[in-house]
Amino acid sequence: MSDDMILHFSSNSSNQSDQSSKIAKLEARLVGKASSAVAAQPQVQAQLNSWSAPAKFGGSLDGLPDSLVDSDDTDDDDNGGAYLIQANTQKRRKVDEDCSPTSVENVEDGNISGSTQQAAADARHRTIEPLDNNKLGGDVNKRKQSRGRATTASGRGRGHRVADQAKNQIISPSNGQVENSHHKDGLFKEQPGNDGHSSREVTALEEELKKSREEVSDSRNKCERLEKELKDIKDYEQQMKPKRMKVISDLLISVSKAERQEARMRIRQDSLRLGNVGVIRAGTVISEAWEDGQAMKDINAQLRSLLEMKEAIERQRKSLKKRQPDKGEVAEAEGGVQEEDILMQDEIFKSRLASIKREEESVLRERDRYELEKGRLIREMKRIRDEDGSRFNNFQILNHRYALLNLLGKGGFSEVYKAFDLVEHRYVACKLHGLNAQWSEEKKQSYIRHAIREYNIHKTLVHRHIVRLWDIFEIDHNTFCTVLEYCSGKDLDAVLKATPILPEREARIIIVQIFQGLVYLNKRSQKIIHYDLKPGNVLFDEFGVAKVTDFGLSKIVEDDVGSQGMELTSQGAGTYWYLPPECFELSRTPLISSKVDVWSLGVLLYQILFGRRPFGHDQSQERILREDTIIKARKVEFPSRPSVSNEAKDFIRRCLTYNQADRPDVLAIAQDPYLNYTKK
Ligand SMILES: Nc1ncnc2c1ncn2[C@@H]1O[C@H](COP(=O)(O)OP(=O)(O)OP(=O)(O)O)[C@@H](O)[C@H]1O
Repeated sequence: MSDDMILHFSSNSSNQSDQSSKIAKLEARLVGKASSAVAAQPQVQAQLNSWSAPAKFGGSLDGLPDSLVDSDDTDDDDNGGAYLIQANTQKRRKVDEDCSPTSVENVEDGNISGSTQQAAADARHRTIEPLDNNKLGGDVNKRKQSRGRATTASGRGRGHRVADQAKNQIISPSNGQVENSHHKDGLFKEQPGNDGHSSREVTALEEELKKSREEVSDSRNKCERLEKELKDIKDYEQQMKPKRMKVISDLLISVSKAERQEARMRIRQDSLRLGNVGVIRAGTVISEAWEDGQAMKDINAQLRSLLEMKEAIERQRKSLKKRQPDKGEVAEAEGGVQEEDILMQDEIFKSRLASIKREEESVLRERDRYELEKGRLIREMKRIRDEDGSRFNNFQILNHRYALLNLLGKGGFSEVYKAFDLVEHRYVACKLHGLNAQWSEEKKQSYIRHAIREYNIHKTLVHRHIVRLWDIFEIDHNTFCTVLEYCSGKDLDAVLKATPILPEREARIIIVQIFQGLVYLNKRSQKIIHYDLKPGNVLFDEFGVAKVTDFGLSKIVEDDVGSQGMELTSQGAGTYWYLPPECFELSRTPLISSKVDVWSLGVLLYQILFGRRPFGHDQSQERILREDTIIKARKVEFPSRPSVSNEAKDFIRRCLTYNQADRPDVLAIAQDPYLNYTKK
C-alpha cells in the first residue's frame, strides 16, 4: 500500500478526539519511519484486506478509493435489503464481540492509522441507513450503481483484488454468518466506547425489525379479515338483490293498482257528468254510441231553453210589428202615444235578446270546456279498455328487470307501458311491439327488420330534446320490446286536445326545443331526417322539456347524397297534414332532405298558434291525397284571430316555402332570429 493511500485513509478520519490523537500518533510514526513504511507495506495490505470485509456488508465502500471498490459483488443485491441488514447486524455483532483493546494495539503496531478505524465506524453507520430510510432495495441498487461506476473509472487493479479478497471473507450464503479468519485472530479490534454504542444500535434495530415484522403480520391479518368481510358483503348483496327487487316491484305494483282503481273510479264519476258509451240495437245490428251525461244534458237543456226563449221573443217582436198602427190609427191615438209604446216594447225585446245571446255564449263556452273534458274522458276510457284487454296488464317483470306498471297508450302496432327498471332504478316506457299472428312470416320479418332499423338509428341519439332509447329485447316469437326514456308529461297531441291554442310565447319555446333536437340530428356525421314530426311525436318530461320521439319513418342521409337530397323510397307513409309538397310528387321519385322536417315544424307552429292545421285541417288522410291538398298548398293564410306576431308569421312562411329549393334546411333555419334566445 502506498503512502498516498495511507494518507487517504487518514483524511477519512472522524473528528472524535481519541481517534484524532491516534491519527496524530500514527502520522508522526509514519513520518519518522518513512523508510520502514515501505517494509511495512505488506502487513498494512494484509490488514486492509481484512478491513474491507465489514465495508462490504453495508455497501459502505463509499469512503474507499475507487481502486478498492468491487464491481462484481452482486450477491447482496440479489438477496435483497432485509437479508443485507440481517447479515450486517450479525456481522457487526461478531465484530463487536471480537474487538478488544489488545487488537487495537496490534493494529497500531502494524502501522494502520486511527482513520482506518474511523472508516470502520463510518461503514457501520452507513449500514444503518437502509433501515433508517426504510428503502432498502433502493439504497442497495444505488450502491450497486456507484460501485459499477467506480470500477469503470479505475479498472480492475490491485484494489479490485483486495475487494475480491474481502468479498470472499464476507458472508456464507447459507447462513449469512461472517467468515473471516482475521476477526477470529483478533486482527480487527474496536474501541471499548464504541462497543456499547453499537450494541445499543443493534438492539434498537432488532427491535425495530421485530416491530416491523409484527406490523406486517398485523396488516396481513387485517387484509385477510377485510377480504373476508368484503366477500361476505358481496354474498349478502347477491342474496338480497332478488329480495330487494321483489320489495320494490311489490310496492310499485300496489301503487299502480291503486292508480288503476282511482282511474276507473274517476271515469265512472266523469261518465255520470259527461257521458258514456252505450250499446244501440237496431234489429240484429249492435253498435256503440255516445250518451251524454248529466252535466252535458243540463248544458244542452240550458241551451235549448235559451233558444226557445229567443224564439218566443222573436215571435213577440214580429207580432208587435204587425200591431204597428197605420197612419189613420195614429191620428186617432191621441198624439202618437201608442206608437211610442210599441217602440219601447220593441226595445225591451231587443235588449232581452242581447242578454240571451250573452248567456248563450257563456253556456256554449262551458259546453266547449265539457267537450274537451269529454274528449279526455273518451281517450282515458279507451286507454282503460286497452289496458284491460292487454296481455301485459298483470304486472309482469320483463327481461328480469323491467317491472311493467300501467298502460300509457296504444299505437298502431304497439302498446306503451310505464315501467320501472329494477337495475338502473328509474322509470322507463316499455313499447311492446306485437306482430299480428295472422301475418305471413315475410310480413313479420319485414316488420322486425323495420323495428331493428329504427332501434339502430334511435339508440345512437343522445340529446336533451330527443327521447333516449335504452334497450331492445325479444319477449316471444311474435313480440319484442323497446325501452325508452319515460316522459311523464303529456304528448303535444294531448296538450293541444286539452288546450287547442297556446300563447305564442309557449308555442315558440316548444318549437325552439324541437329545432335544437333537429340541429343535433343534422350535425352528426350520419345526418337523419325524422320525417314524422307531428304533435303525437313530441313528448314532455316532468319539467316541461320537449323531446322528439318515434324514429320509425326516419331516414339516414348517406354521404353520397347530392345537394337535392335523397330518394324517398317509402312514399305514402307519414301523416299528410305535416308533409311538404315534394313528398306527394308522383311524376318521379321525390328527392328529400331535412327541409321535410322544416316544413313539418312550420305546420306544427301554425297549429299550436291558431288551433288548426294550415292545409287540409278538416280533411281525412285519404281526402288530402285524393284532392291533392298539399300539392295545391302554395300559400299559407293566417286567421285574424288570435293575434300573432308578424315575426311568428314570417317564420312560419319561411318554413312553409312551397318550392323545396327555396326553403331553408334545418341548419339554415336554425340561424333564424325567431329561434334565437339571446338578449337583444
Ligand atoms: N317515452 C314515452 N314516455 C311516456 N309516454 C310515452 C312514451 N312513448 C310513448 N308514450 C305514450 O304512449 C302512447 C302510445 O305511444 P305510441 O308511440 O305507440 O303511439 P302512436 O304514435 O300513436 O303509435 P304509432 O307510432 O304506432 O302510430 C302515447 O300516448 C304516447 O304519449
